[in-house]
Amino acid sequence: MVKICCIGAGYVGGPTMAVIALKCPHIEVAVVDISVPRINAWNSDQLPIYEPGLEDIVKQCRGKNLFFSTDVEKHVREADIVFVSVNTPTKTTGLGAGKAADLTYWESAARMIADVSASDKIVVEKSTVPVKTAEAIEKILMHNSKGIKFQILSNPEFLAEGTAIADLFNPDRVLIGGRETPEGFKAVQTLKEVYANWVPEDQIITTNLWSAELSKLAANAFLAQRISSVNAMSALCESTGADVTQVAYAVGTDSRIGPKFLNASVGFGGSCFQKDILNLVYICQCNGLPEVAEYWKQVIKINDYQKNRFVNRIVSSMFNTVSNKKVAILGFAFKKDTGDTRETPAIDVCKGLLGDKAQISIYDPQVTEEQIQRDLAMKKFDWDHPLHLQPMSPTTVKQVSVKWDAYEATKDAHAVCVLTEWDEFKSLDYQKIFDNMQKPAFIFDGRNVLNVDKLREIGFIVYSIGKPLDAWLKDMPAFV
Ligand SMILES: NC(=O)c1ccc[n+]([C@@H]2O[C@H](COP(=O)([O-])OP(=O)(O)OC[C@H]3O[C@@H](n4cnc5c(N)ncnc54)[C@H](O)[C@@H]3O)[C@@H](O)[C@H]2O)c1
Ligand SMILES: O=c1ccn([C@@H]2O[C@H](COP(=O)(O)OP(=O)(O)O[C@H]3O[C@H](CO)[C@@H](O)[C@H](O)[C@H]3O)[C@@H](O)[C@H]2O)c(=O)[nH]1
Repeated sequence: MVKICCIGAGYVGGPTMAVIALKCPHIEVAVVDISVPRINAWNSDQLPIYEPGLEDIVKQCRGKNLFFSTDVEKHVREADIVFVSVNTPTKTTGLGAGKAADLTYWESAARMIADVSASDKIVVEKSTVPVKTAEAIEKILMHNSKGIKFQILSNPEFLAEGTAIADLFNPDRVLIGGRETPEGFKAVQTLKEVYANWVPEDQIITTNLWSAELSKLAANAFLAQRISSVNAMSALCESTGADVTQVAYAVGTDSRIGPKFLNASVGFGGSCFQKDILNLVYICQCNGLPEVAEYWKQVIKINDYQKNRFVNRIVSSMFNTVSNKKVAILGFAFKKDTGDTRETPAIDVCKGLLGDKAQISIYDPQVTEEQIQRDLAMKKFDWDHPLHLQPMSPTTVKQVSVKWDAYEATKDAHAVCVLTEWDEFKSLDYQKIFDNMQKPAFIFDGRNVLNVDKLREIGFIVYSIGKPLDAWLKDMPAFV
């Protein structure tokens, strides 16, 4: 029986391996991690991550051909194929701080693989890594290998959170990069055969190592660029009376452009886009390409601008101060159908409002109070380290309360901000919410999910990203 081991039982390692186990009953899959609580959770009824459809698959396969364990060395030693899906955070100190990928976890995984292996292995980069990482990994593995042969493959993951299982069942493509040698081709073929159990062969793309590594960074940069492009247009729409939804529709019907990923928003979040673009910018700088680096940096700058613009719009609309005013936040996750808050725009918006001394009341159907408090106290980029290595803050932000009900969160509030597009926010009783709020009652829709006309009929002053402005907002002082 072929044995697969995946190092890193996170948002990628967990779902990806669960789907491989489901689709390949003849393969034994072990997912290992240094985090004991995480592995305990994978072995319990309360999985460590929320992802539609995941629980069913784990229940079907766990204990049969899918195992979760902290015995990292044993499972690596026994495996034929070792996936590495560990954290690749942004460096916070030293050379490349604030941009470059910190490969500490990757390097320690590679050293451990070299130390414990007693047979030849295929080592698969599943984490998103800088282009040319495989070369460094090869050196570490070969240097310590005691004659054991390793083949490195790059097999970046393209799943999006909230739709991870659907994405893994039906990927647009699977990408495998390997060395262009007979051994490299053989390793690529071995991994291809795993995916071919459910992915049509013509959707399995094979390339050289560097193309596969770079394609992952490029794909995320292109996706994020679309959002920054439509968000840049949203600012112009507000100044001119155009409606960003109509503009995006008109633009997206051009078959060369396509309709997806053109929703204007308070900004993109998530663990990947910002990190991967910063990484790309750093690689361009290191390769003597400052113009290319600047080009991609602008995608992040517009994203930061969009989040700031949103906060400024709230404050300027409410008589230029939110000091001691209750502002309700509906949605804290970085997108709907996930409890993940990594780089969520809600963190920046809340911090901006707290900077202006607002009292904040938050409701999100999937995010706990503990998580929200941690996020608001944590330093930039600290979230991307294994849980037990993240600095714990003993303080909680006192001006922040977390509720388990949207009506409770919005009671007596001066303003409501929608920061995640959860479906349930569309069907709330906004008349009831209006009746229980301070007047004038404001709604700031950072996701364009609410029915603006209906809300205005009820009596709200409404701001919706990139939409023609309320007369009230037009008359408020300009902001930068
Ligand atoms: N989250 C996504 O949607 C997504 C999608 C595609 C690619 N990626 C990339 O995949 C990688 C993993 O992302 P994630 O979201 O799954 O991260 P994660 O933080 O959820 O999981 C990483 C896990 O690796 C474990 N780990 C770290 N070092 C280890 C070691 N030496 N030995 C054993 N376990 C170790 C951590 O404890 C953690 O549980 C990153 O490079 C990320 O950029 C993420
Ligand atoms: O039109 C859009 C689409 C998305 N977003 C926002 O963009 C962020 C990222 O969304 P999404 O890409 O759906 O989720 P991720 O899970 O971050 O997935 C991205 O990042 C992963 C990690 O690399 C990749 O594997 C995926 O292909 C890539 O879509 C979220 O805050 C969304 O709300 C918008 O604002 N407007």
